[in-house]
Amino acid sequence: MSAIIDVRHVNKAFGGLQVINDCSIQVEQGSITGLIGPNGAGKSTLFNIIAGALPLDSGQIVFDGEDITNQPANTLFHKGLLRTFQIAHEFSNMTALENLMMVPPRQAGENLFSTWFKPGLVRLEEAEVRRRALEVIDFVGLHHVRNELAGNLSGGQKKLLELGRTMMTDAKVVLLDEIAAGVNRTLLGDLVGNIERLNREMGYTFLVIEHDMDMIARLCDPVIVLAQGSVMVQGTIEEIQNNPEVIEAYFGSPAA
Ligand SMILES: Nc1ncnc2c1ncn2[C@@H]1O[C@H](COP(=O)(O)OP(=O)(O)OP(=O)(O)O)[C@@H](O)[C@H]1O
Repeated sequence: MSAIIDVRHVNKAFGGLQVINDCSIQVEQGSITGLIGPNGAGKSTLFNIIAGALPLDSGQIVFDGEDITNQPANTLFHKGLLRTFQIAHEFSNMTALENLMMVPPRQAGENLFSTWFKPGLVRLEEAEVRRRALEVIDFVGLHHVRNELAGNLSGGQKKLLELGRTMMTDAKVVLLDEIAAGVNRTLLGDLVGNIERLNREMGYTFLVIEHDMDMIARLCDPVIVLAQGSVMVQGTIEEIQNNPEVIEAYFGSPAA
């Protein structure tokens, strides 16, 4: 396996606070890599930097062999690197199915061109987008609520819809930020199953920030522990759970 995301010696400070500190991580192609760490360790900040939502101070981010340092989220989206976002307020008055159909295709420019010059082709593409959206909504188990307004879905169903939105684009890497938060156990099982299937059957790579350790244990290998903005340790979940340094970082006292 080779690294599809290579974070090299990244630094980021907010005012006087060094939040990311000479941090280097590799996400192997085809892996579901977990990113955990105590509150304030810098996980979300690192995600925002990788996803193009926050500039770094120094260091480099390489995606699929290309230097993407400080490229905006929109550019990264077209390259196949994206993160799940909460359904935006303005989309909550659209149905679940329409939310999927709204996800822009990765080749937006071409479609704009064809809108002007090839109306027949556009109709064909719309039908194709709808067919794909119906496939995706089946896949994430939301067929029965496809015509409900997104704003009326449960918290867990919204998470499934967010995952579905990433599937409309043929992503290479998806960054999942605390997707288990507020999701009941049954839906969480669906979510985990879907992430595994996307990984196994469609070749998605995932980088997952998660506080839910059950979810990390079920999904992730390897697991990277971040503390004070740099990597404390990386390994399998068993290695992590038995590591005295990790136990101290989480609970404040060394293992007995
Ligand atoms: N925009 C910002 N301006 C100033 N400080 C910030 C900003 N964003 C984050 N921080 C600080 O950076 C540190 C790391 O925050 P971050 O959210 O990345 O941690 P985290 O590991 O994701 O934490 P949690 O698990 O609690 O979500 C915190 O001390 C936080 O207060």
